[in-house]
Amino acid sequence: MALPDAVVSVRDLAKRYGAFEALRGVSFDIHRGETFALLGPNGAGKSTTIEILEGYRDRSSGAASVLGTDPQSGGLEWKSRLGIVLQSTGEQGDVTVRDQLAHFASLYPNPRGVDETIAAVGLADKARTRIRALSGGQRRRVDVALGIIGRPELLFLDEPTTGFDPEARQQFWSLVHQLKAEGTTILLTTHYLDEAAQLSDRAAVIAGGELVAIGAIDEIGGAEARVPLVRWTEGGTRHTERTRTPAGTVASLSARLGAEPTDLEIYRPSLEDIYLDLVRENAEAAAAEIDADGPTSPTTRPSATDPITEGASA
Ligand SMILES: Nc1ncnc2c1ncn2[C@@H]1O[C@H](COP(=O)(O)OP(=O)(O)OP(=O)(O)O)[C@@H](O)[C@H]1O
Repeated sequence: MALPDAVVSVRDLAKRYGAFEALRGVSFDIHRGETFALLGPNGAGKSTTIEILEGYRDRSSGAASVLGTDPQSGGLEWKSRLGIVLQSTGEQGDVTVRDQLAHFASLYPNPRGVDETIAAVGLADKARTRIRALSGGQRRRVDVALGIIGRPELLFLDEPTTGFDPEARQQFWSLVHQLKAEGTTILLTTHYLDEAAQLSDRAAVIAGGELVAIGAIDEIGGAEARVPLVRWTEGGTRHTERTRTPAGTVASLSARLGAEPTDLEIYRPSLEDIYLDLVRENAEAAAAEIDADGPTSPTTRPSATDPITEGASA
């Protein structure tokens, strides 16, 4: 059942391209005002999921509700409440940044100010430059500006900072914090796990078309995955101990050695470590399933590294 404050609600979502199952029964909710990250390896099904939610793709089965509407039947009024930054930029235009934004602003009932939006994405000094004369990262900023110009209630950001230099990413993160403070609900996909950790309240990990984990950004994967590691070198060998009491471990290690442990390190697994473990476990489970079914099985489950037959129709 969908939660009452869910801006996005997805149940048992499936998408087939011919015989290939790109999504295999995905369910999640996104609450009003939260930033939700959809994480997963290339080909996991993230863009397919968000394109279904944006109304660009039809699902094969399952249920989806976005701002209270089935995205397959969302009209113009519904679309005007969404902001969309697609994965690849379509912006190669011969018009200036300002003209393009002014044009898009005119399509929305309550747009953000054009100059304010240009400044928010750090393009104030390029406002009168033609879009085709911008660098790749600058064009990506135009995409972000076009996504937020309509003051969306729900903003889809599909790998928004690809091609950004580190300073532009930091600026973008501030912008996302500001949008969030204004109450915008955000669905983010990114391959930068530090970005997901910085920006998101909750995350879901999707792999092989299935949801493999979901939870608060600092809890996803479970408490066990976050247990610190103490590492040191002894007798030429690197040792690693997982412990909830790293200070105690270091104290007894020092006492036993009677000296400072060599190359001592206390390490807390990062979101990236936890994510990589989740994806690896899923790929191993998928491989075991294929082994058990035998090589002639008609299974359509992809692994993160399987080559996929393209071009099948929906
Ligand atoms: N039109 C299509 N026809 C056939 N297969 C498709 C089509 N679109 C996507 N797929 C396949 O569906 C799977 C999921 O693709 P999707 O683009 O959703 O992945 P993703 O998680 O967004 O990946 P990335 O991180 O690379 O953007 C992939 O294996 C992809 O090849």
